[in-house]
Formats: sequence, structure tokens, C-alpha cells
Amino acid sequence: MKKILQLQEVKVIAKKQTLLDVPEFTLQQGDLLGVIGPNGAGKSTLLKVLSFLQAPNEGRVVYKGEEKHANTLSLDIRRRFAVAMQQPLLFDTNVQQNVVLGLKLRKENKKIINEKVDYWLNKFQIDHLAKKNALSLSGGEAQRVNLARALILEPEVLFLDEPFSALDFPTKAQLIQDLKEILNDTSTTTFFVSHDLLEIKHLTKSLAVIMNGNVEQIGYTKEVIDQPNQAVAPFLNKWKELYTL
Ligand SMILES: Nc1ncnc2c1ncn2[C@@H]1O[C@H](COP(=O)(O)OP(=O)(O)OP(=O)(O)O)[C@@H](O)[C@H]1O
Repeated sequence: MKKILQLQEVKVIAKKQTLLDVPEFTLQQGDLLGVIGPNGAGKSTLLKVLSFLQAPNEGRVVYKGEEKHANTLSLDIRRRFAVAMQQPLLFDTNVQQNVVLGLKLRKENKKIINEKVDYWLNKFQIDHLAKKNALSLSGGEAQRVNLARALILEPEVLFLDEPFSALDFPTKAQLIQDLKEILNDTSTTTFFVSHDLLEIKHLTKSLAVIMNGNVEQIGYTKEVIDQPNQAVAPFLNKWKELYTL
């Protein structure tokens, strides 16, 4: 597999505290990598640094072998990444308009926009909501719109920051199943931050466990869950006791 994004000797420091300390980290092309860890461990910070939303205080972020900087990243490269957060920031217009917005900004041709929007509304099973105002949607519907809006851009890397955590269990389970099929079909490289080992187990191929700003273990999801190292075992074993995973 090719390396798409790498961190080298990265540190994020705020108020003299090291929030993230990652000597080496690689996101491989085609991977579906989950990131789990306790509250405040640094998961969102890692996502922001890797997606060039935040510059680290030290170290390098490397995209396809070349060091790049958050502050000077070209629009062309920035547009290869899409980020979907826990709370979708939808605009006060209908669902269809929300989903096409990114393509319109890229001045994509109208016929292609229409074809793509039909395709993605259908993929996320939100075609019936096309003309509904996005601000009147349920949490599950809004997250489907959010994900359709990200995937219509055909990103090279999709960054997800706890996209399911506000959803009730059946809504979450169905969306995870649908998203898993979509990501398998598109082979989109995905970096998925979650609090929930069940979500991680169902959706991801690889897993990184982050504790106190350090990536303590990374590997195939099943192997990390089955054979956690000493640093992450107390955290993961709590989940395993709870869910008998
Ligand atoms: N701009 C900032 N200034 C100071 N501290 C910050 C800043 N941003 C984040 N932090 C701190 O950095 C640590 C890591 O935060 P981060 O949001 O990355 O953790 P997380 O693992 O995503 O947490 P959660 O699971 O609660 O969302 C936390 O202790 C947080 O308070």
C-alpha cells in the first residue's frame, strides 16, 4: 500500500503542555483507520494536524512523499480532503443544495453535478428529502446529508470526527452498515475518530489507540482488540468487559 499521509516527529504544544507527541505515523492509501482513546487523548488534534486544519508546533506533515504546511497548502491539495464532524454544519437551504454546494464552488459542469447529486442522495437513501430544508432534519438524516456532501467530492482522504455519536443505536447501526458498503465500494482512504469500540470494530480495517497524546498501538483492528499492549490494555479491556467483544 502507498503512504498517503505521514507525520514525522510531530508535536502539538499549548500552554507549555504537549497535547500530541507522534514520532512517526502513516495513513496508507485505501486504509479505513479508526482512532480511539479516552476523552482529551488527542484524537481530534491528530485529525486536525493530519488534515492540514492545524499546523503542528514541531515536526513534518508529509503528503505523498512531500512535506506540506497547513498555512500554505494549495487549494488543489486541500480539496483532496473532506472532513465530516459530529455536528453537521448544514446550511439553511434544502438538502439537495447542501449536497451540491462543494461541486458548485468547484465550478463543476451542471450535468455532472445533477448526475452526482442523484447518485449520492440515492446512495445515502435521502432522495425523498431532497427538497426538505436541511435545518429541519433529524440527527440521523442530517448526518447522512453531511456524509453525502463529503463523498460527492470524491475525496482522496475522508476524515470523520465522531460522526455517529449523537445518533440513537438503530440509526447509528444502519448508517454504519451503509457507510461501510459505500467506503468499500469507493475504496476511499478514511481516518475515523470514535469513542466507541463497537463502531470501530464494525467499520475499520486498522486501529490506532491514542492515550495522553501518544499513539500507543496501531495495527489491524482485530489484532489490536485481541492483543492490546500494556499501555492500551486497561482502556480496551474495559470496553471488552462491557460488550464481551
Ligand atoms: N487550542 C487548545 N488549547 C489548549 N488546549 C487544547 C486546545 N485544543 C485541545 N486542547 C486540549 O488538548 C487535549 C486533546 O484534545 P482533543 O480534542 O484532541 O482530544 P480528543 O481525544 O479528541 O477528546 P474528546 O474525546 O473529548 O473529543 C485536551 O486536553 C484538550 O483540552
